[in-house]
Amino acid sequence: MTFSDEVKKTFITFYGTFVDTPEFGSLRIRKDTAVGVCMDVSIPDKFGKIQFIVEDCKDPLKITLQYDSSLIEENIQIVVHSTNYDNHINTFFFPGFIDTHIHASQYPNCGILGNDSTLLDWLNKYTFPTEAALSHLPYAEKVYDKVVSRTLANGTTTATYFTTIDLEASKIMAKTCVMHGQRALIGKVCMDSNSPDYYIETCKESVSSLVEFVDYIENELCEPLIQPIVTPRFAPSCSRNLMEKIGNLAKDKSLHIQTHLSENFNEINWVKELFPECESYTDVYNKYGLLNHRTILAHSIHLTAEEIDLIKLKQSGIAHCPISNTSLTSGECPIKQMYTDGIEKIGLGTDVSAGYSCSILESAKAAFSVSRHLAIKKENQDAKLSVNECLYLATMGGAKVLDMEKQIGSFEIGKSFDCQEIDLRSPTSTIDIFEWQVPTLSGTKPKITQLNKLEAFDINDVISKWFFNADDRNVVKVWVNGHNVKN
Ligand SMILES: Nc1nc2[nH]cnc2c(=O)[nH]1
Ligand SMILES: [Zn+2]
Repeated sequence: MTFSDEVKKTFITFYGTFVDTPEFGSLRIRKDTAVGVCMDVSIPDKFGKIQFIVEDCKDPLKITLQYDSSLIEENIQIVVHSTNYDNHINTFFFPGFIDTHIHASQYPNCGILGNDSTLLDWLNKYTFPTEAALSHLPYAEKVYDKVVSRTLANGTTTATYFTTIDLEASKIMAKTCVMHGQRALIGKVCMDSNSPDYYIETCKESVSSLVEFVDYIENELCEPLIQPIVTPRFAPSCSRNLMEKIGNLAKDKSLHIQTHLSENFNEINWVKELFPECESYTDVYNKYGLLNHRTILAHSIHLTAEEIDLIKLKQSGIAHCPISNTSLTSGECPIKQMYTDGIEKIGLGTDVSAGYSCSILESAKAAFSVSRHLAIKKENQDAKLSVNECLYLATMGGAKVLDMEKQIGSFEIGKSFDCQEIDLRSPTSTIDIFEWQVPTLSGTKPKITQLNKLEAFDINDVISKWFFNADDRNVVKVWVNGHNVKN
């Protein structure tokens, strides 16, 4: 374990400014707030979870002792923002990001795409060879260690990973997430059709290695932060038999399912040819038992109205991967329209390595940009996503997609403390923000009032500056389930 000595305390109270997005489009700011987290291993139901939230608090220790009179001071840790500049809001706690779609095994290709690549040729040329190479376990160890530490450094506290078809390498990925303390859903990839000879399984092999992987995570690893997820790569690489069998396994064991849907027009046409008995691409997953409220559908760009209705009916979630969709010229997913159509389970995915960045903040900026391009193209301002909506997708939206909205995604009593501390003026920060641009903790306006422009600055502007100008250098600390996993 690499956790700091904070875990020796049985209670931690975090104190400062808390920012989150509990509803689509809202931004909640709670200043001078104490958030108490139980870290007593003898109370597993409460461990790592938020026990109280007290706003306008002057003395976090006093509040903690009042909350539980059996606590003694030595067992309590008070964590205040690492830095506090002249009482200005430069530092705040924000919920950890949730990456609803990332291929850990493709991390070596991050930033390598090929100029002319589109989905199907990119898979054959770049992706399958890279994934196949990870059956060499020393490679797998290196790649998985790097991708988990890099996503954590970017504030991702929960990630939904694809690995490869290799069972042993997939186990390494699960162990790596435990070692780093990241919350993760990990999917050993299943594929028995239309794949290269060097990277394919039989249906029987695919099912048996999946069963073994699930058993390994549930009965050997036994880490509550790690869950297996059933992962048929996409309809073209799965036989009907395989989809039915692993769909049944997911149902019997109440497991999540992840796959790709409607990403690229050639792919969609191929699915039509391969599954003529199905009404649509989405209907393939429905017919073969893979579509339910725990299913995560990556991309879902070119859906028909009937497919949208089916996804709504089945309450499946969508992983929007805007960097990938732009890079592979797959298309512009109409997220705002989907919301209007009643799909509320939408989160963000980096889709490394079709996406070139493992940062969810970068994906959120790309979601913002893609929505603006749609607004231009459709001459419809309603297509635009706001900063707050993009931040929601990066946190609460992702939690809903994973069917984990009662556990993560915002700061609420009973939720796990999954959090990143943001510092706009961290030593390596590249954000230029001037002292008169930052409101004080007490809410006092900047002193120079003769310039109307400066009057306008408030905490929303600070958050906006963070959104557009920040990167991992502004993520100074990260916690998962109350554990400090990045210092
Ligand atoms: N973006 C993306 N789409 C896929 N469709 C099937 N496999 C993949 C993959 O690895 N990445
Ligand atoms: Zn993908």
